[in-house]
Amino acid sequence: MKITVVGAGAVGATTADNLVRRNVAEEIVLLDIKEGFAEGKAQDMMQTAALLGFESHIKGVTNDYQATAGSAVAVITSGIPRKPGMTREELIGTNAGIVKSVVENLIKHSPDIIILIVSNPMDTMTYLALKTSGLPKNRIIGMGGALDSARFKYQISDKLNASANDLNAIVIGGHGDTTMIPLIKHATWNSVKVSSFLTEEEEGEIVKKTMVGGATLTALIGTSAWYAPGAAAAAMVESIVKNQNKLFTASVFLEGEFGQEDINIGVPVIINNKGWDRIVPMELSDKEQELFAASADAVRKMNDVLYDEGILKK
Ligand SMILES: NC(=O)c1ccc[n+]([C@@H]2O[C@H](COP(=O)([O-])OP(=O)(O)OC[C@H]3O[C@@H](n4cnc5c(N)ncnc54)[C@H](O)[C@@H]3O)[C@@H](O)[C@H]2O)c1
Ligand SMILES: O=C(O)C[C@H](O)C(=O)O
Repeated sequence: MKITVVGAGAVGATTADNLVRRNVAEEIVLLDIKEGFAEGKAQDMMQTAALLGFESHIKGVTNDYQATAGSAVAVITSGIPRKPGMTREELIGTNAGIVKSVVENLIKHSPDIIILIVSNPMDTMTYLALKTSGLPKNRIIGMGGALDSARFKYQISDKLNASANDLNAIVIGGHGDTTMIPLIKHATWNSVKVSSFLTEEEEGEIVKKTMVGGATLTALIGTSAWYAPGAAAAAMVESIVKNQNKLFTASVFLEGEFGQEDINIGVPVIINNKGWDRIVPMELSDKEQELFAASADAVRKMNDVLYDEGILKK
């Protein structure tokens, strides 16, 4: 099986590294537009095979889509990241053109492909990929909620001095500083509600820190994060390739579910070899439903930019 990762920058290379180390597929193609960049990163990774003991093969190419032919899955990470003080939404002008052309090139060579979108603003880029490709909705998935949920677990584990692996906690809604919704009242520590160990104020702090998780790292590093994003993308690819039926929150196309339609936004889904197989319904409180509707409004406003700029036609 072949997997393609487009963009050999921080997130793309980390995704590929996680995939290759875990032998998720026999062949990984890493593609970048910058001459020699993906080739160099792939060679560097291949030189860890003798140290780490993996058998997968990774090949780097410069904008050669022929090399991606027959890919079962592609991860799109190409595009610019934000700088400190920016929002993800500000990246739309540059990244929309990149994502659109990458999607077109991928499906030309791999018509049966499942595409995982990472480039920001991710929900809008996922919507763009779906509308541009004409692929069935289940084969276009946005990665954001998996990362945000891992950050949410990190914040809870930090506060409770608990293992993140013992926690069950998800973030739904848009992948934005103000649009994501960490569902603190649903979070459990091995089935015990985390609320029973936290004050309302502590819960609020955890939620806030989770929502600005990406911005916090961007301020510290000077560009956006890549270790957890790469690990999240690789975990989702693994669930597709190995048909694991794992539950992730992911940005998928809604047609009435959670009260929304004609939008890609984060909800709990099962990921397997069909892509996202089905949405997992959840009972939300009135407040959570209000937050979800407001989040969808904000994501829809970004999607409207695609129409206003003529990138998508009604
Ligand atoms: N969804 C998420 O949770 C999440 C998490 C982290 C980063 N991101 C986003 O992922 C994107 C990549 O971040 P990064 O830190 O890896 O950036 P980066 O600058 O390190 O890497 C981006 C790479 O894309 C390449 N590229 C640009 N145009 C291309 C094209 N047309 N075809 C192929 N490659 C092309 C660049 O040459 C570069 O190597 C950003 O938009 C960032 O905001 C999203
Ligand atoms: O914060 C960013 O801009 C990158 C990414 O969306 C993240 O959450 O790490």
